Amino acid sequence: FSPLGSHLRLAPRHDDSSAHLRGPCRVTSSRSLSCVSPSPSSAPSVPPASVPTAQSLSVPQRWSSALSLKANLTDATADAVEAARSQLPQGVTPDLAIVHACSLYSSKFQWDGLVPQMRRMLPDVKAIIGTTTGGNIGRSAEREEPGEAQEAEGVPSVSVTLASLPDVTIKPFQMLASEIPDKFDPAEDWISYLGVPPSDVPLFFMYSTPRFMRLQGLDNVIIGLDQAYPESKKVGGLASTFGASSSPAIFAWSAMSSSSNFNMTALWPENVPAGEISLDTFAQDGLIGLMLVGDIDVRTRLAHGCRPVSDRFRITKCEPHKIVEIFKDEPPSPQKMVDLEELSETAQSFAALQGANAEKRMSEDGVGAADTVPIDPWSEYTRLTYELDDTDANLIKKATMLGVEQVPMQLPSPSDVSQASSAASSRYLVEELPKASFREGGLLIQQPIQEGQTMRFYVRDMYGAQVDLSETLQRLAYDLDEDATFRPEGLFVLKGLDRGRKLFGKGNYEVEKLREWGYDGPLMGFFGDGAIGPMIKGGNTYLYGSCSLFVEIGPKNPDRTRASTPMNETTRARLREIKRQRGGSFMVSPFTSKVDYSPDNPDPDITLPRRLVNVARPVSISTIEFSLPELAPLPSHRLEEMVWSKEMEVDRLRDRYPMSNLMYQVGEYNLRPANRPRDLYGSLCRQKAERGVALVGECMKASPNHGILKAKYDPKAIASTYADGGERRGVAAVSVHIDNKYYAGNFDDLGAARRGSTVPIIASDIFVYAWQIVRARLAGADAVKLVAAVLSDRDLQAFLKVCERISVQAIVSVSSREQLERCLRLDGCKIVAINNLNFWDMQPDVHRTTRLLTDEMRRRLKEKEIFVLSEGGVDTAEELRAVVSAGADGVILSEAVLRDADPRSAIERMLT
Ligand SMILES: O=C(O)c1ccccc1NCC(=O)[C@H](O)[C@H](O)COP(=O)(O)O
Repeated sequence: FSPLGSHLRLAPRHDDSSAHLRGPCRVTSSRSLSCVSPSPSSAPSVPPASVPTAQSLSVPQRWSSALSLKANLTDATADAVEAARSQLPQGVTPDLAIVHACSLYSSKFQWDGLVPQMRRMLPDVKAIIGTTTGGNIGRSAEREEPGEAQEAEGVPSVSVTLASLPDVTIKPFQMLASEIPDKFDPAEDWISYLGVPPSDVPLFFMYSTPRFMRLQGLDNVIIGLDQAYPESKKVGGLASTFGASSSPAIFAWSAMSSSSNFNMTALWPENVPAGEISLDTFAQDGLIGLMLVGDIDVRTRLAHGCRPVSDRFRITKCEPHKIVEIFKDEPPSPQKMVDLEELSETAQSFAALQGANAEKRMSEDGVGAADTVPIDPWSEYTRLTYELDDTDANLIKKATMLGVEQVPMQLPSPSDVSQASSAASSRYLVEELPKASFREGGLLIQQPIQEGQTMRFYVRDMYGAQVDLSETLQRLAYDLDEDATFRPEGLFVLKGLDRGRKLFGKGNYEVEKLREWGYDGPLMGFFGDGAIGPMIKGGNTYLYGSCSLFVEIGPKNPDRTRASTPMNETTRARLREIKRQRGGSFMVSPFTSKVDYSPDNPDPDITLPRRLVNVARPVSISTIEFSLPELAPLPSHRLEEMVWSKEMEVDRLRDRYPMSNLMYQVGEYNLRPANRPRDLYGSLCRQKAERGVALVGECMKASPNHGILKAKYDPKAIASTYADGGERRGVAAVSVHIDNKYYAGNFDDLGAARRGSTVPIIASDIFVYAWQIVRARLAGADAVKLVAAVLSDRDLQAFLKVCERISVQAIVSVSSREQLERCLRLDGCKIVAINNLNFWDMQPDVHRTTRLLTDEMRRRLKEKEIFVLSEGGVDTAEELRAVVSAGADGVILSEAVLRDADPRSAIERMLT
């Protein structure tokens, strides 16, 4: 039995029985509005939303929501309604009810009774709107106080949201794909169809069925409404189900008076009592929505799920569902956009235009011939799997995603062509390719294509999604805390079915992150087949697949009395502290570092991708995706900046000194007695045994925080001063910074330092290629310091093997608990350095060492005989004592010692 399996039946409205006799009508479908369709000039034909007065502004807008996991639909609905109602103050009656019911409930009887039950329990409510879902998001159904936020996945659940909306008029509507205006019809047709003038700036809140989308209805609505109501925001979601045993459906009911033009149409009129117009059972087709006019607004933001990993390719030869030949394409430059616009006046179609433009570019700019040699998609895919770093290569093998830009087929009119030339309006339909898609003679895909369209490959990964989520929620927290112009009273989370456990590997990930970022207000949402909303503020509306759309909702008027405080005070205080520490802002730029930062986690696990990022900001999706303008990537923090610069530097050098030559030379080098490797581990252990703590001196001409430290830089003299007095009084090793850009060093400094002392010399750099390790050894390094945050497990392990092979020891520098755990898993990691610097601003926090060295961690490190150093900000005797008593075996001395006129006395002072 499928409770949602019944087919949509279209029946005449009981108050306009002629309606069903008319054929599909684009402009004035009487099914969606009243029998009298207003003409554009006559709109508005509805009572305007009341203008808030001082008295009405003292009545807050209120949202309440509750999620029940009770095992049968009727009980769960009752539970959720009662809990949500009890959270509203006495005497406040809700105007609107929103129901999200998981499709896992299987009693048809109970589904049929859902809306009537709601109406009985909420006799004063003016409209009910709802959808079946594959899972729900909300706070557990507690009485009076909202409960714990949770994501109910794979279990039956109902979420009920109630809203009391003073100074807001609710205008429900319902649409069928066959009856609505077309997206290319004049805006007036849409205005006439809906009967609300754009000057009312209605907020559109919509639930669509996937079928309505497949029939192009949603596309029409989204584009049509954007044209007709450019100032209005449009948000919503696509109905879904858990599993495929039932069909997604929407349902609604409205008790607007029959004199109103905005009555909900009846899809099931035989159930509707006379005088009431209602859609009170389920429809698998169509779209239902509310136009909310008056004191109401939303702020939306989007967290994505997958990211492009390949260049763009123009499809040069294809069949309707088969890509035969592609060539590398370039995103249009501003100059080319002008070209496009000029051409558009005479072009017959966008596809022809694109082809012309591509040819034009090839001939005018001489875009590399090699780049424009047509290739087959399989060759490009194979090349990509070799070229991607390990992580992305694995991801693309696991799930190959292909996106095809939709612009050519959807925007055939000349005016749209110029719009299409802006990357912001370009849209990719991304689909997962089954293994058998690559066939002899082409790549089979589901979506129809035509020559001239652009495609690219994507991967879907947890890290990309985590980063995006983290950044999205930072912005949400920032606005909750700072933006006095819009203060929400509730939050909808509309997310793709493939998020949740499937994406993040554990349940409740997103609501937990929301909590960490301090959102404390009413929370509602569901796992849907897609979400509708703008991608950027003021931008076009789109439909998204595997994203989470966060829709904050509240009064437009900032003077309205507040009902809730959506951010708790503890978080607010914590955010203020973070902002203070970061010089007034806690925003990080939205690019590619793999960081799961939250105010609860001062030691975030940063893992950077090795490759230089040369693609656009990742934007998402498994079903439908829209690209952002191609922004030039900016590093998220100092470490990322360093890594990118290092990638470029080393890439050039590697060509000049090939690895094979270096490996040959290192064999010879190691044979010479003068070059015999000095044993860092032994030196550290000996000093720790004799003095209770081992010290490593830092040798650098400049540092990222302090600029030039030594105008006359002599690494030989510095190493000699540090080591003077031997292992007992001096340092156990010297760390030489060889990075040029940030530390003004070079490989030669290693040899100089080695000549100035007998202690082991550590090469400090951002090691991203094994090439650098071999080169450092040839310059005199006995050890290298590898930064765990920039290396994958696989790279780290490989680098340790390279070190072993050429007789170099390694220190692995870590800055989070997760990275310490990684070290414990590595084969051959004998020395770790806890780096106390935070990578955003390189400021030290020596407490990181104490935080990370828990009793348990100390025990496990000792068990594996791993020597622990603490690095960064250990400037005083007290700080030294603190990190040693936390469990550090040694310390890499800070720049303060290096700068001291007498570094030896500085060391003695620290040891007292
Ligand atoms: O060790 C690391 O993980 C690391 C990675 C990237 C940059 C610096 C790192 N460690 C700190 C150091 O190497 C120096 O101690 C530090 O940059 C000294 O500079 P400053 O604090 O500016 O004097």
